[in-house]
Amino acid sequence: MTKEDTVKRIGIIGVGEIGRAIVLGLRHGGGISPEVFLSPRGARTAAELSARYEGVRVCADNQEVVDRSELVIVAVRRQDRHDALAGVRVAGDKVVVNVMAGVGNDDLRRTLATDAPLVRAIPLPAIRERRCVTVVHPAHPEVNSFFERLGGVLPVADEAAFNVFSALTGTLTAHYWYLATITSWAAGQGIAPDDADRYVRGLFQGVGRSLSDETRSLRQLAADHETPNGSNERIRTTWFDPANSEALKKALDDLLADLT
Ligand SMILES: NC(=O)C1=CN([C@@H]2O[C@H](COP(=O)(O)OP(=O)(O)OC[C@H]3O[C@@H](n4cnc5c(N)ncnc54)[C@H](OP(=O)(O)O)[C@@H]3O)[C@@H](O)[C@H]2O)C=CC1
Repeated sequence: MTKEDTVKRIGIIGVGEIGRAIVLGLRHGGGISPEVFLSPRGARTAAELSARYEGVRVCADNQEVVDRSELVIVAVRRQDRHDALAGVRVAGDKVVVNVMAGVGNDDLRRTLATDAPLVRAIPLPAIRERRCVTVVHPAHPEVNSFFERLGGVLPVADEAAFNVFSALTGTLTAHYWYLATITSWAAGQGIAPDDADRYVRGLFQGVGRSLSDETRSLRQLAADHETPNGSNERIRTTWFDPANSEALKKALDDLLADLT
């Protein structure tokens, strides 16, 4: 990273879940951090962040956020983008980071009518602890180094590839739901719900830790946890059978088609 690639003033339009996570990530661990300019909405989170951190300010309107920043992150919901951005002028020397799922850069350029570089990005909530690898497109030196310091950056070649990663992020809550389902199954067998909950969390925290071992492929990790003809193999092959795998891939295909 060169000194020139380090932005000193960041703007965030839309201070909700992900906007907040980005600010926490920027301030995580102390050290030198850019100034942050927040949109007046969501007011409660913006007020909380500006009270908590030096150098984080709430602006009067979205135009002021853009005017004060070198790099502007658009983090409103897709359906709010026109309200948030119509009439906002973005000079060509700014960089705009678009984190809205399902909103392509062509769409955003029509709304903003600007020549400024537009970069799509998929930050995840773990960015608040700088533990998120953020997919971006197209690669841009300032945006790359911004996300690099927040846990890592993965630039991809085109929007088609970007959308595949975006579809992958749509599988997260199904994973939690899977855990909730097996927990309630155990409770249905007469186990105290708190005990079932505690046990399932412990079981899958171990899975989370083993994922950080990148020397073993995902299939290898599965094989290493499985005894031939044992219980894990049984559930994998009877429940996660080819029809179930196909149903999952079909759901992802459909999601990808909608994102494209
Ligand atoms: N949550 C996540 O993990 C991720 C979300 N994203 C994307 O980020 C975007 C935001 O998601 P998320 O943070 O979950 O949503 P939230 O609803 O938590 O936050 C959206 C924020 O946008 C604000 N907002 C609405 N209208 C305007 C406006 N006109 N001007 C400025 N701000 C406005 C809302 O303010 P108010 O409270 O006042 O209504 C709210 O604070 C989405 O497009 C989503 O696809 C991307 C990656 C991950």
